[in-house]
Amino acid sequence: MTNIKTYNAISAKGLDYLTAHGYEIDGEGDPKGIILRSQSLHDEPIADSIRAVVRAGAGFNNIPVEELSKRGVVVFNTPGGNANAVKELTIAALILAARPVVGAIGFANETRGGDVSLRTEVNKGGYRGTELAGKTLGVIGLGNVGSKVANTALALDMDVIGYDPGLNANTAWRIDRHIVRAKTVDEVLEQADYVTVHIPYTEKNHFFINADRLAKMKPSAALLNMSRGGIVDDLAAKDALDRGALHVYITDFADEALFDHPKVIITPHIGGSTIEAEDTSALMAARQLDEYLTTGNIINSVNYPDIDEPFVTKYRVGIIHENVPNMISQISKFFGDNGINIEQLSNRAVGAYAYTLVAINDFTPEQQEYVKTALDEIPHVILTRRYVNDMI
Ligand SMILES: NC(=O)C1=CN([C@@H]2O[C@H](COP(=O)(O)OP(=O)(O)OC[C@H]3O[C@@H](n4cnc5c(N)ncnc54)[C@H](O)[C@@H]3O)[C@@H](O)[C@H]2O)C=CC1
Ligand SMILES: O=C(O)C(=O)COP(=O)(O)O
Repeated sequence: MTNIKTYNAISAKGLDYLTAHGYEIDGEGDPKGIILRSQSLHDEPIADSIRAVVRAGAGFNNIPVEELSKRGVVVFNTPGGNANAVKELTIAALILAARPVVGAIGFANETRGGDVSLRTEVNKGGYRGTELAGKTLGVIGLGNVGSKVANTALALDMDVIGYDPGLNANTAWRIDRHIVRAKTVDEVLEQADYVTVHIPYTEKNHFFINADRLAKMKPSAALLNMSRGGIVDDLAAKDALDRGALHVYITDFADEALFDHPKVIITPHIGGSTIEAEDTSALMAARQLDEYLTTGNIINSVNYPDIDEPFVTKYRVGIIHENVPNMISQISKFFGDNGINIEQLSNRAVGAYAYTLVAINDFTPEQQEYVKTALDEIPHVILTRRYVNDMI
C-alpha cells in the first residue's frame, strides 16, 4: 500500500477517498506523498521517497517550493476550495468594521439586572454604526477569494474597485462588469472606504500594505487582512490607528503588537475553517495526489506545469526536467534509440521547469527497467516515473 503522510486536521472526506483508493494514511512505510494545511515544512525533514506535496488550501508559503522543485517533487494546492469560506468571513469583517457589534455585545451583557430594556435604550446610542451600502470597497487581489468578495459586495450595494495586475483568464471571467478595475494600487487606496487584501504571501508581497500605502488611505477607512500575517506591516497599521489616520484594522492573523488595541479585531486564522471548505479542499487534495501518483497527470501544481491527459495507453513515463532547449528532441530520440514507440508526447513548461509525459503501449520489462535509470542520465532531467494503466 502506498503510504501518505499528513499534517494538520485533514477532513475525513479526503482521507476516506485515499483509503478507498488503496492508500495508507500515516502508516509505517516510506511515504510517497504529503497532504497538509498550514503546518510549516520549512524546517521539517522531507523524506527522499516523497514525490508530491499537496496543500489542502490556497496559500503555500509554508512549503519550501523551490527546494522541492529542484528535487522533482510536485507541489500542489487546491485553488478555490476554501474561497467561499474566506469570502463569508470577509463580509462578516466588513460588517464588524461598519457596526460596533463586538462592543455592543459586551454592553448588552453588562446591562444585566434591574430594568434592562430601559438602560439598553438609553445607552445604545454609543453603538451607532454606518452602512456598507453606498460606500466603496477596494479589493486588492481578484483571484478565487477576492473575486467572490468583490461580487458579493456589489450585492450589498457597495461600489467596488479592484486591483490585480496578474489576473488569470479563469478568474477574470467571474468578475462582475460593475467592478471598476484600477490600474494602480494607489487608486484603490485613495478611493476606498474599506480596503481588503486577498493576495498570496511572497517575498514581493511582504509588507505590501506599509506605512506609505497606509498614508494613501482615507483616515476614516477600514483595513481588512484575511490573507497572511506579513502582508500588512502591523506596526505601521497600529501607528496609523493611534494617529487617527486609519479607522479600524481587522486581521485573521494574530500579532502580539495588536492585542488589546481598541481599534483592532483579531480572528485566529479561521478564514478557511468551515466544514464545507475543509471537506472540499481535502477532497481536491486527495484526488490531485492520487491522479498524479497513479497516472502522472498534474492538476493545480504551483511549481510544475499542469498536464491532464486521458490515460489511454498501457504505460506512461513522466519526466520532470529543467526548461532548457533540446529536451524534447533528446527524450524522443532516447525512446526511438531504444526501440520504444511513442503513442503520444505532451510537454509543457513553466518558469525554470518543464514536464514531459510520454504515452507507450509496447514496453518490455527490460525496457522499463532500463528507461527508469538511463533517462535520468540525460543532462537537466530531474526525475523520471513510470505509470501502469491497470484498466488495460
Ligand atoms: N485566512 C485564511 O484562512 C485563508 C487565507 N488565504 C490567503 O488568501 C490568499 C489568496 O487566496 P486565493 O484568492 O484563493 O488565491 P488566488 O491565487 O486565487 O488569488 C490571488 C490573486 O492575487 C493576485 N496578486 C498577487 N500579488 C498581487 C499584488 N501584489 N497586487 C495585486 N494582486 C496580486 C494574483 O494575481 C491572484 O489573482 C492566499 O494566498 C492565502 O494566503 C486563502 C484561504 C484561506
Ligand atoms: O488556504 C489557506 O491559504 C489558508 O490560510 C487556510 O489555512 P488552514 O488550512 O485553515 O490552516
